This record gives sequence, C-alpha cells and structure tokens, in this order.
Amino acid sequence: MTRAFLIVMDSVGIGGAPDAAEFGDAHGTDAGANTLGHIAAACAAGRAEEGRSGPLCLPVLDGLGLGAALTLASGVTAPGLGAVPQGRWGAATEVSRGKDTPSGHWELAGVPVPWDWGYFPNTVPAFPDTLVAEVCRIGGVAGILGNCHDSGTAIIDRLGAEHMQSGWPICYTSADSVFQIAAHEGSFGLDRLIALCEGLAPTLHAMKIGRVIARPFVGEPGAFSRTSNRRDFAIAPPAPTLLDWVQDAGCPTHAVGKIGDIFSHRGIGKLHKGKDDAALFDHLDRLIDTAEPGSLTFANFVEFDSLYGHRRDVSGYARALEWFDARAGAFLARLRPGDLAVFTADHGNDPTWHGTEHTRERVPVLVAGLGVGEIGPCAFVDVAASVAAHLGLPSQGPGRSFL
Ligand SMILES: O=P(O)(O)O[C@H]1O[C@H](CO)[C@@H](O)[C@H]1O
Ligand SMILES: [Mn+2]
Ligand SMILES: [Mn+2]
Repeated sequence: MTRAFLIVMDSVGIGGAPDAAEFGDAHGTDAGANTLGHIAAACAAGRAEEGRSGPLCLPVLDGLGLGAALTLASGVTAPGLGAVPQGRWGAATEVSRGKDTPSGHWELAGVPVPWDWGYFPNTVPAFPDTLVAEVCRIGGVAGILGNCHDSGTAIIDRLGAEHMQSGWPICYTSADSVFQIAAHEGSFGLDRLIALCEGLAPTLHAMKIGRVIARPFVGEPGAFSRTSNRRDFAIAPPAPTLLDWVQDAGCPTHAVGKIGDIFSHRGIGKLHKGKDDAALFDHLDRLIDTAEPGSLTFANFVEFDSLYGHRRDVSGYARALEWFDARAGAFLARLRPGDLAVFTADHGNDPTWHGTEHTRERVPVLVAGLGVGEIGPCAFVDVAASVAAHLGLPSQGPGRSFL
C-alpha cells in the first residue's frame, strides 16, 4: 500500500507568476520577485556570507529538479543550481486572489479560494472602532496599542515596554488578511492572549479576515523575543480539502507544524507540533518509519518565511535552505517503495524585495517516488489531485493528476 508525504517549504517561490504585477511584485521591465532566484544570485555574488559561504548549494532539491523548475517558471538560470533532474518536476501557478499562507495551502490541497479576503487599510488607525471595542470587551482592557500595519518584531521593540506598563494588547496587521495580537507571556499571560484571539475569531472571520494570530513574546524592554507559542485561528476552508478526502476514505492524516491551524483543524488526524523547523523535521523522520499504509503526512516548514523572508535576511534564508536540503537528503534515502514525497511551496517571500511582505510567485513541485521526468507548468490544485490519485482516492477538486 502507498503513502504520501506533502511537504511545504513556506515561501520558497521561484518567480514568474503571470499576475505578479497585480500584487506589486513586478514593475516595468523588472523580472519581478523571485525568492529562490534572487537568493541564488546573492549567494553567487558573495552577498550572503553570514553563517554560510559561496554559491547556493542544494544538491538534493536541485537533484529532484529545483533548478529546472526555477528556469521553467521564470527563465532564470541560477548559479549553483540546474542539475539534470532525477525526479519529476514542475512549476505551479496559483489562481486564488491572495498571496497568503491559507490561500496557498488550500489551493495545493485542491480548493482555490472563491472569495476576496478582507484587508485592513494601511492607515493609523487601521481597525474600525467597533473592532477595537470588541477587543476591549473580550480582553477586559481599556484600549489597544498599535492599530496599524507593522512587522511583528519591529512592533514589539517599539511598543513592548508600553504594553507591559499599560496591559493593553498590541494589535497590528500586514498586507495579508490577518489580525495579529502581540502580548507578553508573563505580564499579559499566554492563556489570556490565546483566549482573546479565539474569542475574536468569529467576528474577524465574518469580515473575511483569514486569520487571528496570537503572537506571544517574552523578555525585557530592549531584548524582547517571540516564542513558539504562536497560535493561528483561521477561517475554515470553503470546501473539503485533500485532508478531508483522505480522512473520509478512512485513511490516517498527519499534520506536521502549522498545517492543523491553517486548515482550521478540518481533516486533521494526528498533530505533530514543534518549537522550530528542526523539531518538525524530527517528526518527519519519525513518520517516514511509522506513518501507516494509505496515510497522508502534510508538513509545513515555516521558518523560511517567518524568520528570513519577512525579515529580508538573505543569508539566513540561504542557510535555512541548505540546512533543509541536507535533512531532505537523509529523509528521501528512507522512502519505501510505494511512497510519494512532494516538495512545494505556498507563495513567495523574496528577501531581496522591497517591504517585508509575501511576493506573488510560481512555486516548485518536486516529486520523489514517481520516477524521472518533466511535469512542466501545472496548477496548485494538481498537487492535491496527484496525491489523491497516488493514494487511490478520487480527486474531488478541479486539479488534474500528473501521475
Ligand atoms: O511580521 P510578522 O508578525 O512576522 O507577520 C507576518 O506573519 C503574518 C502571518 O504569517 C503575516 O501577515 C506577516 O505579516
Ligand atoms: Mn506561508
Ligand atoms: Mn508569512
């Protein structure tokens, strides 16, 4: 019996999205945002030397077809990449109208987003008075801090001390459809922060705001750091996804990392969480031995995005890719006959691009366990159709299997 491992490298885009200009991610004759392509170019030019050195070195993912997928998506030939692929490889295009994590994951799981997400304006205040009043009522506070667009690390540096003094939660958003609350685990309390986010979620979801996110932090003024106790309260997918298709067929599902949160816990069998991507890869290494016949393991590795993409840290992103590549090699060596492993991504987050937001890009689809060959240009939903076909399940989404 077969097993499937669907592994999302969060934000590892390969450029070339046909609609990038509509998202502000291409201008004029500029080739546009290209997470992998621009990281590889920076590495080759000696501009990504912190904690690593030289051209980007990803022999395992490139051996599956990463460099070939990059060239297919965006026409870029990246220094250090471009081996003759030993896997099946393609470049996938998204149709959902958001370049956010839920849109990307749901569409990979067979369900494009049929609605326009709600967003908050990039003004101060960013939030309507009625929403602020709701935060105050549920949180038992007299006011909020922030009320603006910002980077999550910058805003705790700026407002963390005032938050500890006043007890007011720090509420902020971004270009994504999110409402985020940062609060100190000690002075405000982690359970209280999570209860506040959970209590606000129905109101925000009714506004088609995709997620309410608890962003707890610890430390003292001048030395705050976010913890791994982040919680996302996401709106539910609009239709059953690949996870439901598998579960409804009586087969086990394993969610590694934030997959459970992203799918609002629909179709999730066992949850495997961890404090960082290394701990998540330990889960994957265990599941390669223990996952049941017929099961789907769906994993998200978030640190490319959260620690390096949003922080515009090119060296850090390159380091993370090289670390991941080595772990992927050890993982793939343990695949069994009948196993399928797919490496892909949910959107881009080019660390060389302006701002601190996601970027609209195509994503790689790298498949181990199905022999060698070009999948070529494909759709996000084709990933779900292919995984379902591999597990012997009828695909219920619009995708076409590349099996
Ligand atoms: O700057 P931080 O708090 O990491 O926020 C980032 O994380 C959010 C959710 O993934 C995105 O909307 C992005 O703004
Ligand atoms: Mn993401
Ligand atoms: Mn992100």
